[in-house]
Amino acid sequence: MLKRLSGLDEFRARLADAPGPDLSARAGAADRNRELTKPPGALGRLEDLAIWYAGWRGSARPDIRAPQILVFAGNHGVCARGVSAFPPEVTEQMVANFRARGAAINQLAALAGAQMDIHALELDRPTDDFTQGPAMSDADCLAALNAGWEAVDPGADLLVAGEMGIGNTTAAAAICHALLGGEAGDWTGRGTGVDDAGLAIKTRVVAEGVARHRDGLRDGLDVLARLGGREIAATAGAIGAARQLRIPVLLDGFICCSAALCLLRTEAAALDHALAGHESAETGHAALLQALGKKPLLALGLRLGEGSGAALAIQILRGALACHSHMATFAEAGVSTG
Ligand SMILES: Cc1cc2ncn([C@H]3O[C@H](COP(=O)(O)O)[C@@H](O)[C@H]3O)c2cc1C
Ligand SMILES: O=C(O)c1cccnc1
Repeated sequence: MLKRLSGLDEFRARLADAPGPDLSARAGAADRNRELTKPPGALGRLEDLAIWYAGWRGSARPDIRAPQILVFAGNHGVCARGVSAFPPEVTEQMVANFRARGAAINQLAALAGAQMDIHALELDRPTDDFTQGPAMSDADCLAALNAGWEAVDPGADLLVAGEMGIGNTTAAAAICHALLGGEAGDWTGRGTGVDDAGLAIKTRVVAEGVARHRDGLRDGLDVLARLGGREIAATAGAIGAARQLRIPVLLDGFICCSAALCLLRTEAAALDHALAGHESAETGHAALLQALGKKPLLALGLRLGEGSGAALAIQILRGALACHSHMATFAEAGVSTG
């Protein structure tokens, strides 16, 4: 486990001095890729994925044996404004469902053979309504970041960070609007399924929140504290910790990517160890992925969160590595080169 962060500035420093990939492992993987029994480039993007993963793991011929899925849960004061189709109690009820293995992510985690850890973050103490003041104090934001930072298993070889938090598509939309501009409506979607009236309220709430905090936002971490939520901050902490440990990350949907955006807008290279697992159907996710510079591995119309799209994408990455690390070379198989 990584040592607890002492403050948001220490987190900023750790993002700034984070390790890069192992360039010799990456070059070794690129060499191996050229020798495998297939026409050059015939495995398309799978080839790039394998070389990318090899660099981060420091091995020219790696496998994924120990994926970890983290699910962070938090509650949101902004729910009082009527921004979700479901009541806030559902956050805690779904945590119980995760623990009883009844949720979608449990099934996908089991299929991936992934370790799944659930972290409920002070559910009885929702964040404050960000239209009235900061969602979190710096101290609360740091505590949530640390929950994510300490949750990453140093023995994991791939990380997926999922979330559960009724109201969190509103927080994520506010983060995007604050950091990427445009209109509030560009980033505000139906989440769990608000109707047209609910969507209008939600869009107004996002606009109000961003207008209230526009001054005094230095970087992505300020936005995270003022407009985010505990599970979003924990996701940011986990992505940052994975980087320290050279554990590659598959990003999930709109909420997870809003946490990632806060990191990117704090340190430009902060997401080099992360890929986009999928493109969610939630409004704004496609544009958010563009802003992150990430092309999704899957686009299946999911709009669930929990880490579900990224959990599915584990198998794509595994497919890339199965071919890369276990195919025969032309020399081994006695196949003539072109
Ligand atoms: C039963 C249920 C299971 C979920 N699993 C993920 N979410 C997703 O929906 C929530 C965000 O949508 P909004 O901002 O509209 O509240 C988050 O908890 C997210 O993880 C769920 C939502 C529900 C209702
Ligand atoms: O894309 C997501 O993460 C998402 C979308 C809708 C509801 N909850 C999560």
